[in-house]
Amino acid sequence: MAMSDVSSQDQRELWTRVRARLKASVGEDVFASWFARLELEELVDDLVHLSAPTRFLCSWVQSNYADRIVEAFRNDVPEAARLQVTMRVNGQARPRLAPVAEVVPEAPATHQQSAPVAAAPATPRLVRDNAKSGDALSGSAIDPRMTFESFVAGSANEMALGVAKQIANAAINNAVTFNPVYIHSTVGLGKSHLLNAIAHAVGQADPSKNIVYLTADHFMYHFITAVQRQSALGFKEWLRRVDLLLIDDMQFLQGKSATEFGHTLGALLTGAKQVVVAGDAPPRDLEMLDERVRSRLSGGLVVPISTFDHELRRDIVQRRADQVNSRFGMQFPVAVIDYIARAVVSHGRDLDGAVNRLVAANQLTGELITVPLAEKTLADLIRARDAKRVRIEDILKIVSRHYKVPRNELLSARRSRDVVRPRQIAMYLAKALTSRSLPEIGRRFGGRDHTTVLHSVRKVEQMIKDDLELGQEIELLKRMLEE
Ligand SMILES: Nc1ncnc2c1ncn2[C@@H]1O[C@H](COP(=O)(O)OP(=O)(O)OP(=O)(O)O)[C@@H](O)[C@H]1O
Repeated sequence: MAMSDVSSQDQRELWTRVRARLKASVGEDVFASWFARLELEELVDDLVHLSAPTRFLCSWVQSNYADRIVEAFRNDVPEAARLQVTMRVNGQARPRLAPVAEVVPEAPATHQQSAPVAAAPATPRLVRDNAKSGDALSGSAIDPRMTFESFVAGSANEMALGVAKQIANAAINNAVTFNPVYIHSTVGLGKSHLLNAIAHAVGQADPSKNIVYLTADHFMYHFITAVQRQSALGFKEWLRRVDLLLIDDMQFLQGKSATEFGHTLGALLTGAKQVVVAGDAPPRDLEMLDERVRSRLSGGLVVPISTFDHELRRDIVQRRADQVNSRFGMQFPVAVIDYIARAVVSHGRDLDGAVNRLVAANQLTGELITVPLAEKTLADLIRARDAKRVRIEDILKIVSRHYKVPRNELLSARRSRDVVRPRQIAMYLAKALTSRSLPEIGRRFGGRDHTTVLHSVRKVEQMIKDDLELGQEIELLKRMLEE
């Protein structure tokens, strides 16, 4: 089959065959962890373009399974040679990225453009770094749209925004104020936005500054390898040159990389270089880091971003609507803006998604943007409001209290029965009540393997079937957590 003439029906069938081949080659568990949420987007020449729902998954699959996936395509598509995995936001994949070194001019806005405005591809650009281009010691791509100007302030984030601006100013003026700074919040509340904004502001003001923005997965898979290939001297030399290090999605760091991060952090702080880290939990809850690193992070400035109130949600939606208006000449009535802010209560990404969907609906059907159109188009985003977000931390707290087992024992390697059972129940609850994947749950439970988590989940499911009383007890725990 030639890549270029694959119809969408053929493409679906091809994807089904490839998935079956992958499942057979990696096994059910690995498949469920890494491949089940991938979608085939398109085939272009020798390139297979897939999408995944999280940045981490994109990077993990790209780094670890590219060869296997390409191989699985080759039976049907002999010319398949390369893989690119991009992130899917609200069911829509980001367009394929241009090679990092290539500077793609921003496409002029036209009325025909049906791609929702805020989901327009970020032109990938490396944060400037004196490292040779293509060198893995340079950073991850920053998103040029995430600037201080495009960040909407409200009571949930004003402290984090204030600190971010101070850091940017201090870095521009070669001063160090708070160091390290740690910004934390649950998903989609603007951590990456602030990190990108700092990088952007410093880079614009002083092009000679060496700024490195790294997502934790980049740190793990590229940076560490590069460090290992360098001599100790080379690495020290590199550290000396960094003025500002920004590390995003800290929660994904694990294993050796977490230790390596500890060394890097220590060395940079000793050299008084500015370090800013973002993660989804306060430093004390980052179990993969050793105590010394955790206390170093806690000892710096720790700033939370809290959940958005109605006013902030409305201001963010209003800002997006203004952008749509100026680019597409499309009016968002005040009632629709207010409706989105009231109905979509989750986070920034969903607010973006809501506006994008309405734009897309309007472009595809020609229907005016009204509250009824919003109700119809955003039904699933609104349903998400009813499901309370349960955190693994809450599960550990409630299980520990209920079974009188200290939290650190739940995370420990102890195998006595009085610890094993509550631990298994906690893992089961984490799978049932959060959207975390098995590997993520394993990491949060003292660095266990995802197969251990799967085993616990199955075991508890069986116990619930066999033991009515236990079933009721677990139901009760679930209700406590969801209240
Ligand atoms: N205060 C804000 N003003 C404008 N846009 C915002 C704001 N907060 C979040 N957003 C937007 O919401 C989306 C998600 O934000 P971002 O990626 O920064 O979240 P995050 O906290 O890093 O999430 P994650 O934990 O998933 O990495 C982005 O498009 C971002 O620009």
